[in-house]
Amino acid sequence: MMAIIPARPLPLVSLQQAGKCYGKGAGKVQALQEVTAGIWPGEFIALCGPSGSGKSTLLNLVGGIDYPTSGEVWLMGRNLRLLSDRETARLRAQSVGFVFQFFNLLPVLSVYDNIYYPLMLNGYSRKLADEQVMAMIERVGLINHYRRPPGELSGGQQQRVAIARALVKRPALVVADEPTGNLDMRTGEEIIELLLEMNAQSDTTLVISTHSPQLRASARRILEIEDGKLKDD
Ligand SMILES: Nc1ncnc2c1ncn2[C@@H]1O[C@H](COP(=O)(O)OP(=O)(O)OP(=O)(O)O)[C@@H](O)[C@H]1O
Repeated sequence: MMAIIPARPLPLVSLQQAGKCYGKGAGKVQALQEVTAGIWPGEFIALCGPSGSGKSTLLNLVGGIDYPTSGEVWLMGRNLRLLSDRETARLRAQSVGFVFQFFNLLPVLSVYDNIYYPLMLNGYSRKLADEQVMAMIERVGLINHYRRPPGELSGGQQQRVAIARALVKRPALVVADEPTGNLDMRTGEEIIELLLEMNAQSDTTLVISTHSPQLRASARRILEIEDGKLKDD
């Protein structure tokens, strides 16, 4: 009798000898060298390494914000090299949420509208999106603040808005670049708790670059990077 081997799910992201070089001639920087790795549904990955080792560069490739200068990146089963900028932007809008160290919120919009924004880009009317936006606001603990502009909130609260914005469209993948880097230790710990909770409660895969020992300790998988090379997985 033939054994039935359960199919392994496809990776959300597959990097195949992906490299990234900035600049030309004497100013050339090889920020990433032949990185091969897969990121699978449901994972919580900490990307660790010293300053300048290539963490942000790698995250930008993983999230489809940037392209490799050598090798291939496949996002949601699509080879980014074969997609137009517009197609990549659409794929990103549907499938990837981003969280940044300095929050990158839109200061002229309210907390509510910052969180609604990615749904708007995906064609949702305010009416259709309202329940989803309000549920997210509640989950990140900002129910008393959603009418305010983000500039009036503390750093930790602003990062909660950014996490809600990244997760509201229920993306397959969330990429976070040092999400606790601009927060004090206690607030950073709360944000890590929130990210862990979000990962546990949904199928969202999280890839987080960090210098935080707590985040490193909480991750189920650690990618170590040094001088643009993946050292350990
Ligand atoms: N846009 C750019 N143009 C030129 N060089 C760049 C650019 N972005 C990054 N680099 C260089 O690429 C290398 C890797 O940078 P990267 O920002 O990916 O490191 P990192 O590990 O995220 O650092 P940090 O922990 O300090 O944020 C560094 O040498 C950096 O100077």
